Amino acid sequence: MSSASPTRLKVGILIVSTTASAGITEDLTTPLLRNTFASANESTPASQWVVAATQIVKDSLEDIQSIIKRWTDNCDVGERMNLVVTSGGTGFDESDVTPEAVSQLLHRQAPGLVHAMLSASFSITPFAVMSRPVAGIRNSTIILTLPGSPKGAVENLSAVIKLLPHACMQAVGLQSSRKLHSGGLQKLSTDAGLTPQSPPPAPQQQDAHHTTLTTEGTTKPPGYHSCGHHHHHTPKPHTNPSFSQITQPGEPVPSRLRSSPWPMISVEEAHSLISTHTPNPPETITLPVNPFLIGYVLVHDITAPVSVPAYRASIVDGYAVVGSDGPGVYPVVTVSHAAPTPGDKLPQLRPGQVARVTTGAPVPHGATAVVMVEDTRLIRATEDGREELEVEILASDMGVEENIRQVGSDVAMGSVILSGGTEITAIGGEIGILASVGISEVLVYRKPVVGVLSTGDEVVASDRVEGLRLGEIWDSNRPTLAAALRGWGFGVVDLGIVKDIAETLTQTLTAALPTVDVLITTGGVSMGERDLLKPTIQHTLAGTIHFGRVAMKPGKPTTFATIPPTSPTSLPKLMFALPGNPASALVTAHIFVLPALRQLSGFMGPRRYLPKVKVVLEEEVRRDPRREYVRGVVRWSESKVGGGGLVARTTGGQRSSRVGSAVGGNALLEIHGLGEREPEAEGREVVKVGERVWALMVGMVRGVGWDE
Ligand SMILES: Nc1nc2c(c(=O)[nH]1)N[C@H]1C(S)=C(S)[C@@H](COP(=O)(O)OP(=O)(O)OC[C@H]3O[C@@H](n4cnc5c(N)ncnc54)[C@H](O)[C@@H]3O)O[C@H]1N2
Ligand code: MOO
Ligand SMILES: [Mg+2]
Repeated sequence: MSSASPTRLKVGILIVSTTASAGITEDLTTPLLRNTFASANESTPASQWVVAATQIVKDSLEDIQSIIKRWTDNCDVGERMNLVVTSGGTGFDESDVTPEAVSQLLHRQAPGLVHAMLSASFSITPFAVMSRPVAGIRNSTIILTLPGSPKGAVENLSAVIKLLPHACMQAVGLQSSRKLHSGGLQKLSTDAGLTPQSPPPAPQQQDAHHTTLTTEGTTKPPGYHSCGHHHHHTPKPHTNPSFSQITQPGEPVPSRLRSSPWPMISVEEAHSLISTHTPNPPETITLPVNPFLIGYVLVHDITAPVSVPAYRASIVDGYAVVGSDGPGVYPVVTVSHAAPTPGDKLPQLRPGQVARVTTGAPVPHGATAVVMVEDTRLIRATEDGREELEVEILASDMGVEENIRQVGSDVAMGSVILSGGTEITAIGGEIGILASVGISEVLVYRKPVVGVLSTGDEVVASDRVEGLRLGEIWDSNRPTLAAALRGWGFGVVDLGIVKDIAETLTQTLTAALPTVDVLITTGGVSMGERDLLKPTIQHTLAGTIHFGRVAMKPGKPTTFATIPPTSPTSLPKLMFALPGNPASALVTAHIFVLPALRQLSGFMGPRRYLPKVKVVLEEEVRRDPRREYVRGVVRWSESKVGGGGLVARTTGGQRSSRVGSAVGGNALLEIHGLGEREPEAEGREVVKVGERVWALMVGMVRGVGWDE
């Protein structure tokens, strides 16, 4: 990279002072701040501050905001400031409104800068607590509020000025934090916002159409800005110049982004964005009670329309008796089978008589107990030997209603047998109870239909007759995901494979979206010049990307977006653009897609997620900086490690290209990353044998003897 020309960083200085703006007092702060920037330039030759604009305004929220917007929202990225510092209006006086004015404009907060400024000035004067600084980023500009006193302003700025060049570069997407921490400034000659030696051509800037950055819960790349054109409600392809300039297909590769513009969020934040942007179950349908009902969720409580049993039924095969008769020989006067009773009339039993009954048969009127056949003896039969005439009851002390199921004792008529929100499982219990009360159809939430699309010029369907050429690979993601979806009980639309050509991708996605509720793609979401998914979602499909990077391994570039509805009556479509690496695609499908699909199907709360259990590691695992979902095998162990309980080992090599890491696994072992600041992970590079970790179960636990 060339080191000939330094990076120029443009600064706007905004003095907030009603008296200075009216010319009543002199502004002494601007010259001091200029000096501070000038002396900083001496120690950082690679980056040079240029005070490009100065202004004095009165303590007015509107005035402050209008200047800052002018300096941060310019459509021409080259015209924007990299840094805006304000001075004044940060105190406790009623007229002090600078923090409020600035806060409202920030797209992202930078509390670290605030902390640094406050602690620096607090070490000089306790009055530092009387300042209310704020700091953050609007579009790609960093904004700091300095105190009004010239001395305080300089002290505050000096506390952070060394870090600001890096921060400014990151804010325009030109320097990763990794590079920053490993030290060393990067010199850039072409850029997306740093003043320009020769800015790259920015096609489509003229007619660029932007959404404002007010959508809550939406993370936008730092390069995003609003230019005052407001987004109309009809979705229309829009471009985001500072981003598209670099990532639009056809753009010269040298002007590519060299650090991802997508904030790296945590798995938990990703889950929360997914749940926020996933609509509630869109529709309900009435379905028959049969095995195809498995996996559906009931909309309402179901009450029993009848009692089970509907009549007093015998629990055993034997003889219905009048309990007060006691042991002795009795005539067998009638028979009751578990069968429809002719004329729907129960026989009547009198004292001194018994009736032969079978298990489940209606018990005659007058009987108060049933004696098991084992507790009787035959005394006399008919001459042909085909019928009993008399039996001896041997049992004494028959309890009242012994061996008789009372009406409604299994299911009471009118009681709730299944509550709304219950999943019909493959265990059979739910189907069974519905059937037991004669319910043959129920209202459930419709399940989403999911489309699966592989992307990539190299990707070839495995049924192609012709073998692979150099650079080609068989498509494993599409069959893998289709299998997982089928296993979870969702209908899959196979959308095939699409090449890394922007127009083809757009056409395929546009045609596919109306046919599905959720669209899953794999590949094309990282930093490669043919990684087209993110720009296509944003620019062409007018979608909103809610996140584009997650601090996890595998699955870092996982992308989640919603595509606006095409008609007023339809819902937004969910789109998961999963990474192309096979293990990444499969793991992120389990971690992110499954909960969304379950939410759409009516599952609530934690039941949307994979079940989580604690297991004892049988194998040492090395910690990554990112949270890792290690494919593993969880099984019951009698005594080996941990003294009996669930233990886990890995499936072997965990590289995200290795599709085999999912073979034979039944769990994702959640290993906290070194960067997560979890107390148990902090500074501990290895998770040792015998330590307990969470396992997210994706399959059945291996039972005793399975592995022997
Ligand atoms: N400069 C950087 N490069 C990469 C980064 C990064 O942060 N900076 N992230 C890496 C990570 S992590 C992942 S994961 C991958 C994600 O890549 P993409 O989602 O862009 O996917 P592709 O580039 O299209 O493919 C990646 C890999 O997967 C293979 N692949 C793609 N589709 C399929 C399929 N249907 N079946 C089987 N295998 C597939 C493809 O051939 C590639 O080998 O990016 C890293 N790069
Ligand atoms: O996130 Mo990637 O999936 O580590 O390989
Ligand atoms: Mg890629």
